[in-house]
Amino acid sequence: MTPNAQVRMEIGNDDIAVISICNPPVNALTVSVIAGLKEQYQEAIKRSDVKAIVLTVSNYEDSIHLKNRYLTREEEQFSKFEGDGKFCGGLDINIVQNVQKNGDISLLPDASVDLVIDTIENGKKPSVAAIQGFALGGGLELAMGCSARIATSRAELGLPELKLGIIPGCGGTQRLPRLVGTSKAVDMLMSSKIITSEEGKELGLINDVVSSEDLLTVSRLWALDIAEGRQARINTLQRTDKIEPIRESSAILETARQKVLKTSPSMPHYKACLDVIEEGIISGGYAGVLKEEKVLRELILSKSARALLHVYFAERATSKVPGITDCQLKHRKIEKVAVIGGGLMGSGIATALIRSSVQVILKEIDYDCLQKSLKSVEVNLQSLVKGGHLVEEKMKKAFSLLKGVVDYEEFRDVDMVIEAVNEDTLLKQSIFEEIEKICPPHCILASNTSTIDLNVIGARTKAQDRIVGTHLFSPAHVMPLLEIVQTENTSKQAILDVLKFAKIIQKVPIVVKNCTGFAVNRTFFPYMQGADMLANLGVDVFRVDRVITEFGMRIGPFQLLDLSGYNVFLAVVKGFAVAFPDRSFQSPLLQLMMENGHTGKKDGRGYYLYQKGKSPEPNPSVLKVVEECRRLVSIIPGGEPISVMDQEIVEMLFFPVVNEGYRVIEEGVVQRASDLDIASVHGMKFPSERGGIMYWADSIGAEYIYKRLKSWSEAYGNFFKPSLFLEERATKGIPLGAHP
Ligand SMILES: C[C@H](O)CC(=O)SCCNC(=O)CCNC(=O)[C@H](O)C(C)(C)COP(=O)(O)OP(=O)(O)OC[C@H]1O[C@@H](n2cnc3c(N)ncnc32)[C@H](O)[C@@H]1OP(=O)(O)O
Repeated sequence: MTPNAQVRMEIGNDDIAVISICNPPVNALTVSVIAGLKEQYQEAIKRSDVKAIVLTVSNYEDSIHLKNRYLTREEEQFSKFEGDGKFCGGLDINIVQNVQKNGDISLLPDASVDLVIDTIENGKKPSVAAIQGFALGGGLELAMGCSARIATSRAELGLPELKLGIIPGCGGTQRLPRLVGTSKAVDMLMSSKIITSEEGKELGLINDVVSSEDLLTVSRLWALDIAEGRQARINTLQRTDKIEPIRESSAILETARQKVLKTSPSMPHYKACLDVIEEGIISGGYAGVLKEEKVLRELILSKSARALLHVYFAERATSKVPGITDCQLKHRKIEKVAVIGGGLMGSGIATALIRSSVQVILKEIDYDCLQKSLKSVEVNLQSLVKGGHLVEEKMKKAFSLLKGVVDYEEFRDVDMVIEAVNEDTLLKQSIFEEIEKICPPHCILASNTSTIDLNVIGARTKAQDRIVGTHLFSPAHVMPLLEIVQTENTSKQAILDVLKFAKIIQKVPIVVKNCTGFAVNRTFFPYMQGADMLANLGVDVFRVDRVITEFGMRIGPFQLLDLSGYNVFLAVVKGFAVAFPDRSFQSPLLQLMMENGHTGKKDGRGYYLYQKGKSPEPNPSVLKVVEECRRLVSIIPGGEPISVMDQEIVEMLFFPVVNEGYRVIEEGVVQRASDLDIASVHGMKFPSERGGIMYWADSIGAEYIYKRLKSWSEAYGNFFKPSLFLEERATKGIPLGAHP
């Protein structure tokens, strides 16, 4: 496409040039779009019949992408009134990937000074951005270069660059503080928060919020008013009125710096972004822009930016499943869902669904249990509001979509059932037998089991093709991962429907094959067993947790045990010992913990002591229990606690995970190594700046991992024994991420 085909200009009788970007699906700023914008702007500035410019997008409602999109009822409503145009999703992320692949920073186009400052902001004619859909990253930066911004009421705005390991590169670090103040800008940038245009108007980012029908008219009038002097032409980069005084701004930035140094020590771009903002506050907007550009160019090639970009692309790949999404099937809508069981998981699932505008029937066994479950959902919603993830008004609307029941009558017209009762095989079998009779024939029958074979759960039904695993992670309304489990009988249609459904409920899906523990628990179970092994080899449990959190995990394995409950873990140990007897490690540690009155967070005493309002403290009496366990298990070679460096602790916990991960790939449980990266980042909170478990393993290399596992297996047993697949890769020098 020539630049002009992607960026068009129309001049109206009002002497306003409307320049529109047309680069579906998200109007990303490619090199040719940037060139096209510059070309059309120069033309508009040159022409005598143009007084001002409106920057917008073409409305391509008929684009194939949008036609194929699965819209929620709310979105359909929205698209009817608002049109489907999307202002701009930012710089084309493929450019960033290319820069990293080739190590060539010159591939990054200069849009900051050349286009945004010299052409849009300081150009001879004023421009107004007419925003619909979203303006993100470079898209919002273009808009902030305009003299004013008019947006439709449902438009979304944000600078999410930090999520990608970089900082904004078209003046975002300078103009956002000048429009909304340092404090709000820091908050938006550090959290990559997306805000609505209404919020944007309150903050000063948006000048006016209008309906979709009025967007162009109002923007044209606004542009004309500026051109004819009825409205001031504002150069945002030169503004200082919204920024807090230097001292106050510096204090805000210093507080944020201390926070990110604590929470994201291995992500240099957070601190770099704050430094760039400060440069602009001290030395002026233009100096800030120059520093921003320089810092961005350095950061793009950093280790964490490469890893975070890998996570971005790996996440996008999870919803493209060969054999499912490429075989011309059309997804069906899932609008009404029944959830069976309102315990911790069931209430979390119901919360996740209603907050995404899905109608939910929540079934419990009696009214007492039902009341408790409904209360849990309410509390979950309130916690989302408190955390700023949901607005109060939406909470009420979400709650109105929930109906509690104690029988199956309402199941007659549901599109999907998600069973979330205890991990009791017989109970699940009888539930599936019953729902098959009452639910409509298209209804998907899903189980949230994390361990039980789906074929066994559905053994008493004839609906094997509609049975699917929908394994969410606790708390289900917060954790972003959805493991979709496919048996050999599950239809492609059912998987496709659940994949689309995942998008609606804002979960990241990974499609996996049926096996013990599926992909996520199976791969990560050796991590917990490795911790048990280390404790029994004489390594201090609190040191293990400290080293693992320093590596970047939110909490260590022993604290995780306290949170998830010992009984859950013990049940999983049993299942694994049966399924993988060759490499399962078992010790009586948890049993001894419980016998000594340490039962985890729920009772306030586990490996840690829990008191309301206080951080968990290591529980010193645990040490005696661990000592007793070591005596009983007696696996320490020579009887003396082993001596390990911190790095070795990390390796002894994560290399067995990598080892199992490759078995999972080899057996076809997942299709790609990158699916396990996403599973680790979103399911286990593996540090995203390390790119996920398999990406991290590849950065270390198969040979080293193999050698370490081999030597530990010789010293401490089969738990560490490297798989044949790993051995082959190590011997042949094949990267771990390469397709088997
Ligand atoms: C210099 C600057 O400061 C630097 C930057 O601007 S960096 C870029 C910052 N922008 C972002 O991070 C936005 C990332 N994208 C998103 O959040 C979402 O895609 C979105 C909100 C824009 C659109 O969401 P939605 O309508 O649900 O569409 P979605 O399915 O996600 O995207 C459609 C397609 O557009 C692609 N796309 C989205 N944003 C893109 C971008 N900035 N560049 C290239 N492609 C992009 C997606 O990869 C997807 O392609 P695929 O179908 O082949 O996977």
